[in-house]
Amino acid sequence: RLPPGSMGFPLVGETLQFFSPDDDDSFDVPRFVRHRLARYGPVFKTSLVGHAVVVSADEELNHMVFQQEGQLFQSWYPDSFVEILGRDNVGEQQGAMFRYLKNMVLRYFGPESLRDSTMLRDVEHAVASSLCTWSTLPAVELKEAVSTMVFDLSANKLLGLEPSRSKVLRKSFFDFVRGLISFPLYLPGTAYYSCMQERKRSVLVHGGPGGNERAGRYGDFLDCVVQEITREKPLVTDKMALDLMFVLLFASFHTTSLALTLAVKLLADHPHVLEELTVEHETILKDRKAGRESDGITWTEYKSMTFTSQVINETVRLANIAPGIFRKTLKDVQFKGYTIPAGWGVMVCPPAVHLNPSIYPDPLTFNPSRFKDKPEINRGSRHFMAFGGGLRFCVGADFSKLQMSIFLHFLVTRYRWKNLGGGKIVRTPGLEFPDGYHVQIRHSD
Ligand code: HEM
Repeated sequence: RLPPGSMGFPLVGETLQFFSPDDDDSFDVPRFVRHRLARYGPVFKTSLVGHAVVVSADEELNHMVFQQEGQLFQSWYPDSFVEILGRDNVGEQQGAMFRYLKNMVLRYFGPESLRDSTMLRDVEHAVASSLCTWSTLPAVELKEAVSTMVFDLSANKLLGLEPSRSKVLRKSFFDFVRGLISFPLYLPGTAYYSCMQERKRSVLVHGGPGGNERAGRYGDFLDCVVQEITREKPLVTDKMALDLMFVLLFASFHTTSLALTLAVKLLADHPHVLEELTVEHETILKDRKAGRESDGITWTEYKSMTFTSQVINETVRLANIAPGIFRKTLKDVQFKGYTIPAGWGVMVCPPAVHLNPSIYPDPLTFNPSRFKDKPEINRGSRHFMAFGGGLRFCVGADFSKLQMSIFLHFLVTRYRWKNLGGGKIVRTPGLEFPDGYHVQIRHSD
């Protein structure tokens, strides 16, 4: 007995309805899912991009999907997506190889590394200089500006590129996000690949013979990658390494910049939240020992930003940047009297959880305090999956939160801003700002 639902037209299934934009400027569950949940209940079948898919808004099924990774379910994204991200990207890796790559990333972007490396300082520098530049301009389109800032920082941390050199790469990534469909056109000889080759070559040339000698030269993630692929018996192939770098660059800038732009807009729309946030950051500055101002934010100060963390959680709950998390079944899965056949896709639907009024009362309201005293959700839970869940929980969550917190710190303590237009959101079903978000930023003194 299959779950209820319609498979739509032959071949295209319900793909067109799934991607048709919801332009009602609301955070609500995408219309496609909302209507079917009302009609069929929390688990229904459909057909997307040529695949039979079961959509889940069911807490227990979601939990099972995250917990049974590699047993009953495995990561699966539609072919078109995989072609773009690379057949050997981390999302396509399973079992031991997946864990190996994940740990490689966490050694660089995980919380210990963020605390012990120069990351805090580098993020601070990027944020302070961007805001300073923007405050001299008559107007800033915030989504584009924040994307540029986050991209340049990521390109620096991943590939050691200076902003002046990441421009070409940035352009092709921005184009990529603008039209996922047209992106394959950029693949042969993309700026990214030539850039990677050039960077790899230069590391090899400067590092001289002997893999380990090269490590640590630039202090970027590519150092770790080069160290891996030049081992005597490398586990990681060149292709895996390229695909990993590509995915990291993509996953790091698009997500964080959307969340940050939305956070700024939500703060502008909710002055009492902005005030509480400002008090938290002003207090940090006040409590700082005299003479320490020039040293910048410390890790302890960062960890004391509890309301900021609630603002970020509430922003990503409403943003639902990942409108669907995809898996496929490895065997027939029995669930509440239904069978999900082996090989079918399963889409966990975070918006249906994050906007469920029995979990989050008054779910469309921006209310960061609802996350007060809930630090456990920082690693994801049944009710909070903005960064995924289980084995594949986002490896960049800590890096992303660090960037957002430091940005908000500088924004609220040094600047004020006013809305000049835009800020409307649309879901396709990913979050977009079709008219941008135009603001004027000025130094607050
Ligand atoms: C607001 C910011 C972010 C959001 C909302 C977000 C969301 C997510 C989600 C929902 C997943 C789970 C995907 C799945 O289970 O299939 C995920 C995985 C992942 N994220 Fe993020 N992410 C963010 C920032 C970042 C950053 C900054 C990086 C890179 C440094 C990153 C890199 C990755 C990678 C590599 C995966 C793993 C894919 C896998 O395990 O197959 N993310 N992210």
